Amino acid sequence: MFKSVVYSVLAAALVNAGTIPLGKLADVAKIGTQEDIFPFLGGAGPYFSFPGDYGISRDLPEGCEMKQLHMLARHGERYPTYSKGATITKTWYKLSNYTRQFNGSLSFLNDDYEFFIRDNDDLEMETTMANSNDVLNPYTGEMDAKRHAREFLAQYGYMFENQTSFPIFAASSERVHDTAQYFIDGLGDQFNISLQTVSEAMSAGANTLSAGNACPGWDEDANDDILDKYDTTYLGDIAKRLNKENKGLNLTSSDANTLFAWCAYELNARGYSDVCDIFTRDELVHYSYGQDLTSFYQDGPGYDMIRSVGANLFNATLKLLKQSEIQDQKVWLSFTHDTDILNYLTTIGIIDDKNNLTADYVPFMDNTFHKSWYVPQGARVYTEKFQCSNSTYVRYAINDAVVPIETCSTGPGFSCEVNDFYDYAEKRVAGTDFLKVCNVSSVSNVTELTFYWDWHTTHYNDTLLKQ
Ligand SMILES: Cc1ncc(C[n+]2csc(CCOP(=O)(O)OP(=O)(O)O)c2C)c(N)n1
Repeated sequence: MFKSVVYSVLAAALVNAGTIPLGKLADVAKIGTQEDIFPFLGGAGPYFSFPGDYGISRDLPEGCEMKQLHMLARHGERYPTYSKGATITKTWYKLSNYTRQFNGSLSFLNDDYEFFIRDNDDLEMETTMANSNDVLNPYTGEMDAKRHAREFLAQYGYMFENQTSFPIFAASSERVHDTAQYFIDGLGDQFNISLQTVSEAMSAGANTLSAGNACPGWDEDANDDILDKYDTTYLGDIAKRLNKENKGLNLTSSDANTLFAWCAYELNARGYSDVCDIFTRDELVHYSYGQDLTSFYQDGPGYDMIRSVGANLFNATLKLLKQSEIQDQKVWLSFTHDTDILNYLTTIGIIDDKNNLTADYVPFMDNTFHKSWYVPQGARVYTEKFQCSNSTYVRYAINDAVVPIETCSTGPGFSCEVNDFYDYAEKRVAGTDFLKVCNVSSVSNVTELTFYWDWHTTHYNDTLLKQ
């Protein structure tokens, strides 16, 4: 008796510490079987490499020397935000209050299903080994960042031969900071890294990795006249199908929409999701394009102010590139949010801005913008500046693929000759005005991004935010 009490106290202590996952065994047969669904989830699901890889080698072209390297990465796989978590929980209550046996694709709910949000403290946070629903979940934000760090070393480790002390910059969202810390852990203890947590509060103004947060001028609804036209009949069809299979269940179109997010975040937290199997392929394509459309008109080329928002960070990276000869530091690593990366890519011009996406139908020939390809959880954008003989070049790699600048790619490895690149960049930022367009002065008097240059003296250590 005494022994069993001791054991249960011990077990409770270990569970609280989050170290020993007690409970159901891992579902080995299911984990890893749903990766083909990741690209349809609007970037909310686990990381995958850019599917539009043109076949260009990631290797440094023959005879060239890397002069400077930047990385801008998204945090890793996470639980839903507070607001999305509340929405998913509402749909879960509807299902969990259903008193009959489930039929059809909801039958899995008959089998002892455990809702994947077990603790509201997990909301907004990375998924980790400790907080996963399944002991073998391979898609945690923690593991993604550590694996990324190892791959990063395999690819660019030579850049650290003469530089073992350096900073890594993270926006002050807790999940972003935690991802940077997992990445640092993954790099290993041969480095002396100082993690600089740069405020993403509105008051940070221009000195931020998350310009979107310092942009009161940004209006989520600015292009709703276009977005409202997108046909969402498929959501009603899903709800009808599930209600027909399960008499008395009253799912709405909005519940159907929520199920896609449930699928994505459950994959991050458990490693598989039976909810993902509710949808037909057509429905996944409809949903996925809806995500592309929204993102294009809220944070991409479809919203005219975005070029200005992305210019805040793009201008800073241009300044670093131009200083490569005088900067001792060769590698600049930063972590932020998906929207900030999309804003940055929009200013660079790496997302097609010649064709505005249509809301009238799902386009195939005219759509190269797939949100999930650019910003899955754990997304990573590299800027490489390298010298070959007497010339220097710049190119971008997104999620393991070289993605050339459409009008400037005649250099080795489809890179852009550096002076051509600076001319190109000047045109991209011409007419942009982050401070004015965003009305930054209404929330902050900080008008310049300085953290890459003054981190030695300022030491950024901002309060972490769950946002
Ligand atoms: C230009 C711009 N300003 C403000 C916003 C408002 N906004 C919505 S989400 C978000 C931060 C990103 O949050 P989330 O979608 O949860 O991305 P994640 O942290 O998962 O990368 C911001 C700043 C925006 N999307 N775009």
